[in-house]
Amino acid sequence: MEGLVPVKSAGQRLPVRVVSPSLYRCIGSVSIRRSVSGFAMDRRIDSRSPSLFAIRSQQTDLKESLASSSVENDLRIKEWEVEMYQNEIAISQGIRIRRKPPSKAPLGYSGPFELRLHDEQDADSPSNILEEITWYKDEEVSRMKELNPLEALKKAVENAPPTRDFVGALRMAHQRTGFPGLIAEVKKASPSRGILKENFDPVEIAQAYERGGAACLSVLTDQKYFKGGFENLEAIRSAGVKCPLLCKEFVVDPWQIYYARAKGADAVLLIAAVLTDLEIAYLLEICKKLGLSALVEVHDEREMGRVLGIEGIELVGINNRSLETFKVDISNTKKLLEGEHGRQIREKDMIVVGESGLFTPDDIAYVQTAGVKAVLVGESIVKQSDPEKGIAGLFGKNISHKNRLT
Ligand SMILES: O=P(O)(O)OC[C@@H](O)[C@@H](O)c1c[nH]c2ccccc12
Repeated sequence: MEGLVPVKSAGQRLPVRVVSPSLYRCIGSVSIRRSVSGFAMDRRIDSRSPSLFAIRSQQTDLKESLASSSVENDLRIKEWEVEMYQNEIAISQGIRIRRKPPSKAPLGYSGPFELRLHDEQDADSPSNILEEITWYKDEEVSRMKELNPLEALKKAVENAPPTRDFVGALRMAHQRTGFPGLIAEVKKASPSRGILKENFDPVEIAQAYERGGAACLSVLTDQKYFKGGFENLEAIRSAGVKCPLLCKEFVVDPWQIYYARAKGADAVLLIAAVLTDLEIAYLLEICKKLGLSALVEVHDEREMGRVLGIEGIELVGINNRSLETFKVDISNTKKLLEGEHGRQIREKDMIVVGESGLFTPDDIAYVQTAGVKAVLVGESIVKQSDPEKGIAGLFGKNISHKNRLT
């Protein structure tokens, strides 16, 4: 596959070899100073000490600053071009979510992207909630990185206890109960449904889910839109909950995977509506290296087709809710599992997770017949005053470990 090579560390020379369908071909090299679509690891600030400058003559200063401003501008142009090429690749894969608010071409830029720019109306406001969250994440991650540099996280990850087998737990629960394995979501609120539970105690809910027979738990860590937090993930893990934990985040940067692992996650979510094929492949490699499972989420046939073309995916989630329009339709799971896609999934023995909008035993039976071996459920069980009983209500049967199911 040809495309943009994800950057492993800031300050390095980044080989750029991009072939986009609109015939732009660029082979060159760019020195990356700041995050490019989140895939450069950190931001570096010029480390020259101001006192060094003070002892230089004014004349030298002036010359230098003129030279460096043109170098800076060249750099900005290169960075901008890289962003544009990345956008081109995303568009060619049918990705509508723009990863950052589009920036204007830097001063002095003349090149193939200029015409396109003039078309853009309202370019700097997000076109839907997923795009808004994605733009916000980019800023949030930059701030969080400054507080928790990757090098420190890597050390924390080295000393972390081993991850639990997320996929194995789902397969076992499916065998044990005859129902799809349950990923029960610890979810306080969402942009589409507002507050789901007022007196929200994440540890209590997690423990009730485990008693009720959940195979795995999903913990929302986004604060701004879902009122979640990494502290919930940590608290649930340290309370001794045994179910493997999915960190439910909007991942736009490899740093977030290290962070999730350091906070006790066993799996992370990767959303195909936001990430290019190459980014998914790269993030999967990182997950593998850290012993994490990845749940790769799709919402339409195009995304399903893309994901089936990427090596090494074990878990695919079909979201019945569009993150762009909030529309929920559980027949989406059935639609995406029909025909050639369904055949490939069975052939590869992938686990499909039916996600969102599941409320009744009939809903569970419907997605199970469609071919899922796992389900991801939040609202219908978190809202119950007793989430343990909520699980029995959802399946129409007590699926807890204590209960003999056969
Ligand atoms: O509360 P519900 O309708 O049962 O949905 C749970 C889960 O599928 C949903 O929260 C979800 C699925 N994919 C996401 C991606 C981001 C945030 C949230 C989600």
